[in-house]
Amino acid sequence: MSKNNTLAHFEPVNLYEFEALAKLKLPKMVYDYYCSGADDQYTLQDNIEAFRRLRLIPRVLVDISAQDISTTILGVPSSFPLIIAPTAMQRMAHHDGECATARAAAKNGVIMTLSSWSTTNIEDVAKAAPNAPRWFQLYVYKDRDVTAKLVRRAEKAGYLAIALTVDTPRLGRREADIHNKFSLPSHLTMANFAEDDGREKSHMEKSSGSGLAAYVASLIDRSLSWKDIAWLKSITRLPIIVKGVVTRADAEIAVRNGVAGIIVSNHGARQLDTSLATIDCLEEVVTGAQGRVPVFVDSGVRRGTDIVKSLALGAQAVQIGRGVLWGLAVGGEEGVDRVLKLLRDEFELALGLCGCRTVKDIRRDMVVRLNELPLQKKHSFGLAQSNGQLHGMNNFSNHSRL
Ligand SMILES: Cc1cc2nc3c(=O)[nH]c(=O)nc-3n(C[C@H](O)[C@H](O)[C@H](O)COP(=O)(O)O)c2cc1C
Ligand SMILES: CCCCC(=O)C(=O)O
Repeated sequence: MSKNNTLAHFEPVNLYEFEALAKLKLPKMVYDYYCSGADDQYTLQDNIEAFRRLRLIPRVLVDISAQDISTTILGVPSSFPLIIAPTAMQRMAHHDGECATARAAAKNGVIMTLSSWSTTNIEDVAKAAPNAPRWFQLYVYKDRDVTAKLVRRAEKAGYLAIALTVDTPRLGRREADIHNKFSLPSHLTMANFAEDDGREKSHMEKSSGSGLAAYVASLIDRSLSWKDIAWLKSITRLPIIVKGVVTRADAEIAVRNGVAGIIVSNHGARQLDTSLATIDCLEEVVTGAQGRVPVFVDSGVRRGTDIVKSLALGAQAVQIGRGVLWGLAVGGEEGVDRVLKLLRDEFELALGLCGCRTVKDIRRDMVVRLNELPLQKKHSFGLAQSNGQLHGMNNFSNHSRL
């Protein structure tokens, strides 16, 4: 670890400590943009608290001397069930920005998703870590030619899937960005858009409020609807994953429209405040997906135990957004590497302590919601006393000592 690196002086041991260090390093406007949720930030808080309301139920005396935490995501091996979520404008966190993230992802054997609004372009990120698996996140511009060009470039540069973000027809109201008059620092650009796409796409003009809100309002296509999945499929052979589904009904429509995967996401609570925490929506979406496509989840994942809980509720992998930004801000590629290793170690430990050797051993009955504990609500959830034992759904009777 390099000497003049913050990491050399204080070694963060969890994502919260990475955030605290990042806050010290970043300009206020940038930290505020990265950390904020929409409006009163109820969902921001709930994304974390909902994971805490879920408790784990371990089994013991299982031989975990040879753990294997690897998995496969849409046919691609992953060292553990985590994908890097797309986050915009990473060079505000560190001058190496998206390239540092790509290299750390490659080193750790996980998929990185590049944002449409990266500050390094599609091709340069691909070159930073050739042969590493990457997805491309798509925002659909009113100008469909510009959108199609982005998709073609991602395909040509070897990205493996398109993550179509569906929760952002308009930008959520992030009040700190309004106060700070957030805009992209002038030495950076939205690097996927050259001047010939129109200067307004590659630059974010200063505005009287959030420059990002103004950018989205003028350029992003609010008319985007389910019929556009067919349009997208007509212009690319890449699998399409919808990012931002939170209901069973939408999951069913997504499957009918031939998507290859669904990401349960509330955009890190940056869009619709007071919407449910995503971990509380996950099972509904899994039901809607009918086992026909993989379901992923993000928003609020901060711990290895959160990954175990997500898999127990039916996700194939989680995504993390802010955690990577904090690592990037603290130590560039090395910081992201450290964040990924931390989460991997936490996940492996939690999995082993739950009595699981592999991700396939994770079961639904390993998690319970605090308000569904049988001893607190004896008469709910089909629980009944019999032979002095509690019998409930989810095989909870196996855990009557609780
Ligand atoms: C600063 C920031 C920028 C983001 N930019 C994008 C983006 O460009 N495209 C997108 O689909 N989602 C974007 N997201 C949402 C993330 O992909 C992801 O859904 C969210 O960060 C997950 O929550 P977490 O930060 O609690 O892990 C962004 C999130 C943050 C915090
Ligand atoms: C349209 C949103 C742009 C980046 C983003 O997704 C975010 O700031 O949350």
